Amino acid sequence: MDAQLIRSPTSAGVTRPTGYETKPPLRRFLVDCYEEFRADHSGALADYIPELKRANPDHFGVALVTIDGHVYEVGDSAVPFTIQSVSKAFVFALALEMVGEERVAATIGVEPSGEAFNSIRLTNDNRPFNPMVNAGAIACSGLIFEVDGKGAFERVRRKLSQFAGRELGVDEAVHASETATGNRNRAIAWLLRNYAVLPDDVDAVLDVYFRQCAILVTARDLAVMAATLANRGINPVTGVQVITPHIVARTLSVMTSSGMYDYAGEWTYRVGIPAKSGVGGGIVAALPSQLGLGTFSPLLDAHFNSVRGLKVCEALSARFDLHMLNRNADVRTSIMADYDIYGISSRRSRQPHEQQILDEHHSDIRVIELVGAMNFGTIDYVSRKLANEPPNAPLLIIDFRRVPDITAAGAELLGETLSALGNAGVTTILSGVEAASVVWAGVAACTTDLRRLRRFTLLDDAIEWAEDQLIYRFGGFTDVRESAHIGEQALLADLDADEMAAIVKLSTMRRYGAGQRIIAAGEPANSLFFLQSGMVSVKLPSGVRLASLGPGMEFGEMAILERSRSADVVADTPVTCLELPLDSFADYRRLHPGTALKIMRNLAAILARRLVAANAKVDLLSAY
Ligand SMILES: NC(=O)CC[C@H](N)C(=O)O
Repeated sequence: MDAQLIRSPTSAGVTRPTGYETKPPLRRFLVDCYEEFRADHSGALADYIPELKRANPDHFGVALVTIDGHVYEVGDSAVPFTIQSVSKAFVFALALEMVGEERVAATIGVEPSGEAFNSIRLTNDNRPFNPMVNAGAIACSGLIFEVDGKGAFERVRRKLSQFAGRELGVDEAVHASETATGNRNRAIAWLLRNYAVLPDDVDAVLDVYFRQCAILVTARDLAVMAATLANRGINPVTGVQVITPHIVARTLSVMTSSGMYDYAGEWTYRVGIPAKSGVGGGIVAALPSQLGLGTFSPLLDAHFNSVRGLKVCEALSARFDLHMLNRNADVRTSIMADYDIYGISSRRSRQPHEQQILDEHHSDIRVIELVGAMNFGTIDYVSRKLANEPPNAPLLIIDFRRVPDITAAGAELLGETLSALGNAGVTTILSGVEAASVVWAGVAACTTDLRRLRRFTLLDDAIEWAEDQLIYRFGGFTDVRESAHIGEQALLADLDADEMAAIVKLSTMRRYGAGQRIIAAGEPANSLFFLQSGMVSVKLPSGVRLASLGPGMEFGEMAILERSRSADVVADTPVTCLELPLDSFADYRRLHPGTALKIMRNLAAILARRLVAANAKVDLLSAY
């Protein structure tokens, strides 16, 4: 929604539904860059491919795509141009995927050549220096050709389209122009053939290469492609996993060392963002876990890099301190909260003797809430906390609901920690993870003894389960109580037998089946209930559980104070309860003010206890 608005702030029919009328500062920065650098007319159009001379030297587009898929676009970001050498990075990734790392390594090196992109020199063992120069890129096309033959180019086109998130086409005129004039690349290819780097069909391989260079993209496409690399191989706009994180790291490595031809060293030193340029005027730059940038301006410097594109990259890196080697991430922010259940309980309301056990042994349940993506450093930090800091609770809950991902190294370290804890008799519960999630799959695969590891989708359910264990261990476990006497109701505490009998007389016995809704939020509140047997849950209309209640507890008692129901109450099991209509209760109160006072005092005490519990939770939430 935001992206659309930014692109067409004045277009009719687009109204901003929410939010301030301000523009994100990054957009303002990109607009400023555009305004400043468009005035720079230095550099020249590539002319060794005749068709490229027809480019409009004034064209200048910038696009930036964030990891969450937001697209910023400025200037001629939708103007198509040929991808040229920018394709090399993505075709290298494809070659790795298709023939594997070993085969690629045997064919192409990864050392910077220090020479121009079209250098004809090979390494001492007669391989191309790296896949970012023409020799290496042609060798990549050769590898793909060996697998796919005639289908090789279509395979390349499809892969690049996935990176861009749309179907890409070819500029036939540029392709024809380079085919007609590309004798230097032909010389390189035949040299590679001489050293058996390429198969027999040299012209067919060259055609794959020429065609891939003539694929049409926009600055926006390049930004999405770069953002896919920055996002561990997942296209942040389409959500498609295009390539593995392992291959992403290899690809970004060669982009860093050789992506800007014989300017690569200077580039990494000054800008520090893995990038690749092409003679069509495009540059992609991918900063892992931050952004993908695509620029287009066909005026090139002496290294054949786009003049204005370089300037945008330099300005962005300098202004926001984006050099990839200047990262910071403090592992200590990964633990959001670390507490035992003192004053914090699950939403299951307990019988008094059960609550007493929980109060006495609150430090036996430790809850650690994690936040952010977990990796080697953060899990190491968590494991040291567990090893060194009490309480050594026999029940440990680690909450993952704010953890989107865990790296293989993180999962391994955590698995080892959990296995060791299991051997020490600790039961660990991971909450906030679905059975099908990557986090659960990773951690479970690395934990040797799964018997001491549990999983819950909700933290509240995990705490309830741990509480049950504790109550059971300390002998307080009473399976769902058969029934409760009306005298146990907290609302009726201190009433004598006659008063109690009078209340019962005003009430009607009700039965509900499991799953049946007893109270619905929003309905008029005109009665209250005394639960005699079974369990009910109080839930917000959103489905969030506020409390689970058992025999001897009341619900709907807020009706005494409020006109309409604020939550649903649903029977979890078959339920019997007494329903006391408010109007008869009101008559009774008028006739028996003394009893009424006791009930109102009890109600105040119930609400006060609830407030104390809520305050403890608010305190926990706001303390971090
Ligand atoms: N640097 C480039 O963009 C070169 C690509 C171009 N197709 C060539 O091989 O000459």
